[in-house]
Amino acid sequence: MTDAIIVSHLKKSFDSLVAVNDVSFSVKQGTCFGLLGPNGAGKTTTLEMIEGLLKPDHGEINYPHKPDHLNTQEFIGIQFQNTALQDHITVYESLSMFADLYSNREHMDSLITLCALQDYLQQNTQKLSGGQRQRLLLALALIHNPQVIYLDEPTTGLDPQSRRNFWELVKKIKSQGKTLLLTTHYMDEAQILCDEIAIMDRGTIIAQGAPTQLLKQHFSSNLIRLPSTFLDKLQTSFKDRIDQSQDYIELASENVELDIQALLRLNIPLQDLYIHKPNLEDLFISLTGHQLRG
Ligand SMILES: Nc1ncnc2c1ncn2[C@@H]1O[C@H](COP(=O)(O)OP(=O)(O)OP(=O)(O)O)[C@@H](O)[C@H]1O
Repeated sequence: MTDAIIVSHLKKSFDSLVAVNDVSFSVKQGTCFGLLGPNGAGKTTTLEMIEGLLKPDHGEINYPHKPDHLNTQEFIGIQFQNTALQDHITVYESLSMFADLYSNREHMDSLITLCALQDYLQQNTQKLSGGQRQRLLLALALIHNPQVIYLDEPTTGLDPQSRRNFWELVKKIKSQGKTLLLTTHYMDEAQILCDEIAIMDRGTIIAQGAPTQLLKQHFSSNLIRLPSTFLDKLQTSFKDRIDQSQDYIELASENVELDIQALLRLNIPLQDLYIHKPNLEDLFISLTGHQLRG
């Protein structure tokens, strides 16, 4: 697989605030890459520089497969975090208007089906639900058949079912061989959709790779979660394996059976105990010492 997007040494400051500090990564063709991080990490600033909407102080973006006859804006499609849709027009009129901008109505029918908009074509765009609106915005981003698509926090504010529907849509677009780059602060979204991720915190990338590979690299054990009221009891036997950066305790466990027996010997009740495999959220906390959402 060859690179579809190459981002090199991006930097951006706003007065004294360094929002993005030397960010580099590349995205393989036909894959989905996720930029993850908490609010203010620098995801949107990075994305806006890549999209050509914000001038970097330093660094560059290259598209090795962009044909010479296309300019960058014709080669990429962008779904913004907040797009203002024109008042008093229908979904169909909105799609037609965007298609006419590119003198290209060729993809409208297939996009309507892909984005499941067929039942809402005559609906006023202001009356769409959150999920329907996001699907319309994605269809508008795809109207000129771009090969690289940028999605800025596409499922923020959606209900769980709409988020899942949107994920299915993203998977279908990827299966067409297109390259996607999305920002999100939902770790489950990244784990499900992304072939590779970069976790950002305070303007820099603190970890990068395939989600499963990153988890393997950083965790060799399961985690046993317990209420923090048991901290004193756990200190003696498990001192080196407990983490209390939350309002609960996480115990790293290589052998869950043995650890449960030890907890029972300490008279710790099991009903409040939760055993789980570490996920990207745990990785973020272990890398930064703070939670993803404040
Ligand atoms: N135009 C601007 N002027 C001044 N500061 C800005 C500007 N845009 C972003 N920032 C600051 O830069 C930092 C990074 O912001 P950015 O929006 O890139 O973060 P983010 O990771 O996308 O966060 P969110 O998840 O909330 O969108 C923040 O501290 C933000 O306040």
